[in-house]
Amino acid sequence: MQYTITAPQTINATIALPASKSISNRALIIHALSCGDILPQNLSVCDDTEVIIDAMQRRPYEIDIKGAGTAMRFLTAYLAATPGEHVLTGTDRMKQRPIGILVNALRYLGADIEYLGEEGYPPLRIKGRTLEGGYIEVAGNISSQYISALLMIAPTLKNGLQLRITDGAISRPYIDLTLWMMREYGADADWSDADTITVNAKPYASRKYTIESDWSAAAYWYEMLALQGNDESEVRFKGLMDASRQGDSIVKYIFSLLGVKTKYSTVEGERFPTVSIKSHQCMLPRLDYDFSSVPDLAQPVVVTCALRSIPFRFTGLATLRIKETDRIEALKRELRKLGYVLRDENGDTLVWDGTRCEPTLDPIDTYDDHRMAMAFAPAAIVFPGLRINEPQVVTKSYPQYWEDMQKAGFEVK
Ligand SMILES: O=C(O)C1=C[C@@H](OP(=O)(O)O)[C@@H](O)[C@H](O)C1
Ligand SMILES: C=C(OP(=O)(O)O)C(=O)O
Repeated sequence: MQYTITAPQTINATIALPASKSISNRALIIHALSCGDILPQNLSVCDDTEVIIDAMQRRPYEIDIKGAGTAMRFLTAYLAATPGEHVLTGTDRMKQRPIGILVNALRYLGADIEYLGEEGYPPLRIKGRTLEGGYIEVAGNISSQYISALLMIAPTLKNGLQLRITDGAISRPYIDLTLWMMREYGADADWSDADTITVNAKPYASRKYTIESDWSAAAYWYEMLALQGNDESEVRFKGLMDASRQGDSIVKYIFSLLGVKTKYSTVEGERFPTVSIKSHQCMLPRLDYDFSSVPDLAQPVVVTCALRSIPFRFTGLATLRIKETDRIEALKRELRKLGYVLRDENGDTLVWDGTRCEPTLDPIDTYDDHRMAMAFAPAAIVFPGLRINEPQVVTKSYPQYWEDMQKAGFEVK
């Protein structure tokens, strides 16, 4: 499948963003551990959440989580600490995404987990049993999802958990999001020093929980306004919070440097404010930024900067190589089609110094990566008639993305 995209002169729309998949997936795991009967409300309908809902409802022997990293990591810990035997598997790409750090940590706590393919990678056979808990050290430089997975089961362990993070903690706001949600469900869990988290053995309390919209999904709308730069354009969102616990809510600061301002207006009696974003003329002449806390924002910011001719040096990108695809290679390859020559350094840095080449305008490949499709679609503002291959990949986190673009006046066919 391929879409051809043409942008409107002005964008003026109210967008119902999808619910956050990170919050949905945590809520589902914690809800299951709390043995509650009130399912979290406003769950995301994206692929990555549906695989967890399906696994929890049907409990098949073989659970296929497809391409969902959070589902793979969160369910590994959940199944290891819950009675029953399961095989946990996913897409071919998932079988290349490492899980050894989490499996080693769980085995250290007494879990029975076996690799069915390559050592250190899915698929896994997991025989659930009661785990003791205690003190554990876990490397935090590959994926924060291992730590979130261990933390979420921690209140149910006999001795709770004291978890020390070694080698630095990337994606740290996701760890804080996990701790915050655990506390929302009654857990006693917090940082006890700069790199140690203590979780006491105290059962979760069942409660009603409503999922906030997804700040990561808002990033593509910021990108559209930054690329368009038209003062008349405005996008409004509902369901986002100002003081959100989602690390990606920092998108509003990053894009304030790239010509998009954010305004909140509270409506009496409504739980969430309306968030409005508008273009303004003020842009930085160049941007240096460390993405190690917010890796999912890298693609929309990289595409925006290149297309607005803002040279950049972005660090903290090492983990982009082990996500849905090698995002560093994918960004370099696809931006070259549009005439921008990026280089990577030290495995974790992406640099654009303004070097250009002749654009081929070949269709953009998406590499089974929702964020490649969503980050390149706004490029149609600069390159009318841009073609995107396999656009259906957006269902991983934002199934309504193309319909929302149409609603905002883009022609998508
Ligand atoms: O915990 C989460 O919900 C997530 C953590 C991040 O992964 P890493 O910790 O692997 O960087 C992020 O990229 C992913 O989209 C969602
Ligand atoms: C990296 C992502 O997801 P996951 O690791 O959960 O597959 C993402 O959504 O960008």
